[in-house]
Amino acid sequence: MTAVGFDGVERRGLMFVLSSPSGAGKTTLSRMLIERTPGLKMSVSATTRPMRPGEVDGRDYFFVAKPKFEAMAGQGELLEWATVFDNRYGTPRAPVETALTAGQDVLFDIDWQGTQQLREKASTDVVSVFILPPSAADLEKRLHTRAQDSDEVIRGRMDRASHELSHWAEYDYIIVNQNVDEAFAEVQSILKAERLKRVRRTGLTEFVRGLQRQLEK
Ligand SMILES: Nc1ncnc2c1ncn2[C@@H]1O[C@H](COP(=O)(O)OP(=O)(O)OP(=O)(O)O)[C@@H](O)[C@H]1O
Ligand SMILES: Nc1nc2c(ncn2[C@@H]2O[C@H](COP(=O)(O)O)[C@@H](O)[C@H]2O)c(=O)[nH]1
Repeated sequence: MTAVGFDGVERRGLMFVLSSPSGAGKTTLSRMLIERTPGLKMSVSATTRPMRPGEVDGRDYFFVAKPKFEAMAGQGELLEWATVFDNRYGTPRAPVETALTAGQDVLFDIDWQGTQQLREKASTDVVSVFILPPSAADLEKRLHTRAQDSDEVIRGRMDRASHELSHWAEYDYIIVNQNVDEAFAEVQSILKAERLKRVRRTGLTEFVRGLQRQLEK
């Protein structure tokens, strides 16, 4: 799990997690982060939920039937998994381990249950961000504007939102996504700062020793 920072100092790769009630903006912010952040790879989850219009298998999710999902979970192929809105969602283990080994950080768009499981497995390498909507009315409007779920599904997600919100205090950082560009700048600055954290920068001792050798010549 060693990455090299842009300053050439080795560091441990990190698992950057975004969670929120459905519709608060995780997918939007994740896409912006992936497009604009070198060294960051998206974890593509497996799910049993039906594909939405415009979604692509293998890009947005791996869409699988329930028996296949159960087999993946049973064979230890998932790093974490949970039931969300009556569907199963889980993180395939191999691509995450490959990315971290190759020195990349990994971005997760997962719920609080999955975040708890990742924390149990690798707490020091997990950085978690909870995204809040500015208001309940905004949340509902966003779900309708996205226009990808039926009214019944949207009602179900609004009904679950308060319970999802109740996990906010388990997260390292909290962002209110009012203006998407501002929220993006905030998420980006969290990632930048976390990449510089001393505890992750395993190459610092050697780097500083090298500086000292130069100074003492
Ligand atoms: N700051 C914002 N202002 C207005 N609309 C926004 C903002 N952020 C995101 N949206 C819009 O809200 C809708 C929901 O956003 P998004 O799909 O990113 O939410 P999500 O948290 O990933 O939801 P889910 O958990 O259901 O996948 C989208 O149509 C998106 O374009
Ligand atoms: N624990 C996990 N939660 C996941 C995963 N992939 C997505 N999710 C969460 O599910 C809901 C609903 O997503 P949607 O795409 O159907 O709107 C949302 O909160 C996601 O964060 C996962 O692999 N594990």
